[in-house]
Amino acid sequence: MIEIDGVAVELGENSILDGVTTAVEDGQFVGLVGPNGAGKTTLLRTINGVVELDRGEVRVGGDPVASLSSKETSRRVAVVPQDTTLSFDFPVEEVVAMGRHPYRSRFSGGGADSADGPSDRERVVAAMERTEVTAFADRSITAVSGGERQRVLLARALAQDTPALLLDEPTASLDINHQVRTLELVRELVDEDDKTVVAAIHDLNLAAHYCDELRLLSGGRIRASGDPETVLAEDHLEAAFDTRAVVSSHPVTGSTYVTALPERPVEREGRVHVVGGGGTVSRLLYVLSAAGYDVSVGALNEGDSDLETARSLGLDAVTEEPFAPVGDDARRAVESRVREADVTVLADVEVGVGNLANLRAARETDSVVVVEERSFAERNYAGSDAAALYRELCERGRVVGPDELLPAVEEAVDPPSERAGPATE
Ligand SMILES: Nc1ncnc2c1ncn2[C@@H]1O[C@H](COP(=O)(O)OP(=O)(O)OP(=O)(O)O)[C@@H](O)[C@H]1O
Repeated sequence: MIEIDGVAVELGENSILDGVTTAVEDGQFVGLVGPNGAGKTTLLRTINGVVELDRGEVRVGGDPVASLSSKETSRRVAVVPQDTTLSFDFPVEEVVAMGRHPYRSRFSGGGADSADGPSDRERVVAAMERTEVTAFADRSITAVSGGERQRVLLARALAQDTPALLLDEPTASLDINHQVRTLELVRELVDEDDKTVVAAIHDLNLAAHYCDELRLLSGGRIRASGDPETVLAEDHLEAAFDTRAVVSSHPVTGSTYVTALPERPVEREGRVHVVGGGGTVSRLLYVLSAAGYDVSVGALNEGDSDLETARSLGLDAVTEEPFAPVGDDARRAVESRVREADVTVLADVEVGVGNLANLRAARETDSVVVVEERSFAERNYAGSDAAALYRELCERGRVVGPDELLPAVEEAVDPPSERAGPATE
């Protein structure tokens, strides 16, 4: 258990943490989120005792950190720092082996090998394997990439074999594959090895997906605390980050999903028609209408959850009977919406006969943005007319990820070539 009790830290003239009280239960993965300079790193540094407190107390395993020797602290808490630059020229394996330092005796000078547990070397090898750094174990730490170095330092922290891990931006320099693998590994350490983890994480969506709980910091205080859904509420985000965001659940993973909106709160000019259904477009509808576009959607069957969303947002929805294929009336209504729209957005739909009429209607325009959350390869394409149409629309339009929707729509509505600019004559 990590307990932070009324902690205040001042550095120079500045108040960095101002009365922070929170606790992390054993076996929990808690994410610290918040804007730059909020105090996340400083809070992590109070837990391993490297920052002096002006007020309050931090306890790890029941004991005040201030009362523990640095060796005792290092047996309870391992740290993966944010700045992973190392200037010394040691082989990767030796850097990982430094994690065993807290167990070395002053007299033996060697490791802490004992008859009843894995040897130091076995722990180092296992830590390197888990973090996938074995392939460059013999290389100098100065000759690996930033992302690889980050994994080496995670291996060093694992070799330290502590009940608690503090991670400062553990995925900051990692590619998308290693971001996910690293956070999956952290999750595994929590679920299977019963580790307690506190991690500063900038990416709110990764934090929401992997953490049990979050603490939202800003201005040196905790503004919200609890499960991701509670903490990542729009009003909390606006207060902490000073930006508007829409919060929904990710259509594939179901995790809380935050989309930051561009700063300009102006009403956007432009009509957007959205094709989707079955829960694929709720977030898109929300994002587009919050951005100020005039949004229509359909055709959607009565009872479709996307229709509920459209109605709650007051959007123009073309509807069809429950479970019925899109009939002629609805198809014509969709066609006219598509023709009137500046851009048609095609969500990550299942490509089946149910959507055939909607896809046909979407052909009425040249301005199509296709939002893909899954790649083609992940889709179950039958050789149907609908699949062929979907492909055609992808080829004709612009295919974007969910976070690129707004810029793509903005560009389609107001292409740079048509924007008023200085006279060129
Ligand atoms: N030694 C120092 N002296 C004075 N101010 C400092 C010192 N170290 C950090 N700060 C300030 O303390 C504040 C909090 O820093 P901290 O690194 O804890 O924030 P953070 O939330 O981790 O930020 P980021 O997300 O940018 O990593 C910042 O405004 C920073 O400039």
